[in-house]
Amino acid sequence: MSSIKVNQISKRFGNQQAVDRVSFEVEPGEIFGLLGPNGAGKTTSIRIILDIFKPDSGEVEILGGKMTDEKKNQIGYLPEERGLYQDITLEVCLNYLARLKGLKPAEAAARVEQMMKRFDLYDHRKKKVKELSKGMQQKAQLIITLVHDPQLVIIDEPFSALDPVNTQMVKDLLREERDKGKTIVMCTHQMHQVEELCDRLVLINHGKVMLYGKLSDIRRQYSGQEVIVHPLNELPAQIPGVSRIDRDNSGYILHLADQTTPQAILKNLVEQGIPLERFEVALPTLDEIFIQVVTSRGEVS
Ligand SMILES: Nc1ncnc2c1ncn2[C@@H]1O[C@H](COP(=O)(O)OP(=O)(O)OP(=O)(O)O)[C@@H](O)[C@H]1O
Repeated sequence: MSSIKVNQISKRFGNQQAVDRVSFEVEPGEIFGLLGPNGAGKTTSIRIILDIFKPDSGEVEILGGKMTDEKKNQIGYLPEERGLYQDITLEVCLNYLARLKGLKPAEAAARVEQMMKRFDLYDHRKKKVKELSKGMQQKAQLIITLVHDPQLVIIDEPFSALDPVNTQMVKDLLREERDKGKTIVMCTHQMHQVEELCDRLVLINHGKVMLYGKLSDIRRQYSGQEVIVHPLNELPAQIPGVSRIDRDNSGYILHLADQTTPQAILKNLVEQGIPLERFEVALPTLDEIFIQVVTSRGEVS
């Protein structure tokens, strides 16, 4: 059973087609990236998934069927626009919000204490929320998202305002949740975090699905335009089929001209008798793929 099954959903606001026949599935036990440039339709898609908006057409199944009140309690959502009560202490605020999520008072208190310790906020529990730093407030929001031990977590920019130590702590936590079989959908513009964390992803642009699948397959699909070469000696200044040669730390990156394959370049270098220590097809970064996809149009079915 998929955790989320989105089938051909569309949503229009006036003249704006915010979401256009989007389909994807998210499985239990995976961290799934929901990506796209500003205004692509990610938040609208999430709101449809969470039954905040009705789609104009298409269907969503969540945790095996239609959304219910009971299912809402199995979901943790960290939205883009966040709100915590500012004039009460962190401890009171977290306990209050934990109880709103259905935890009994003693259960809420124990869980909040445990999570404040995990998030390194325990020493700040008597501070008013408005006296907390941006990163601390972000961690408090993450506590609220996870406090009721949800089966499905949907988080928008989980690392915003976090320093590298806290970013690492949150990444470890997300991996732990994934390994326990939880489903995590992550919206972020930080592609290196997606590369590190996500098993699969969907990339939306102008409301349409542009890429969908396993990260490793997507990177392989976009490879082939660059090769990394470490020769024993210098490379010739010109190589047929190579449009540009850049120096890398200990070798070269060859940018291939259109219609040229890495195999053709390798054959040419070998025929020229150039001894090589390393020859490798470079996998593009997700950043490079993202820019390529959103600056040229194309759509997967
Ligand atoms: N309530 C609304 N009323 C009118 N238009 C809306 C509404 N919500 C979203 N839109 C429009 O729909 C499009 C998609 O917006 P959406 O918020 O889903 O994008 P996003 O991918 O989440 O962007 P970002 O990365 O900037 O948060 C945008 O053009 C936006 O202006």
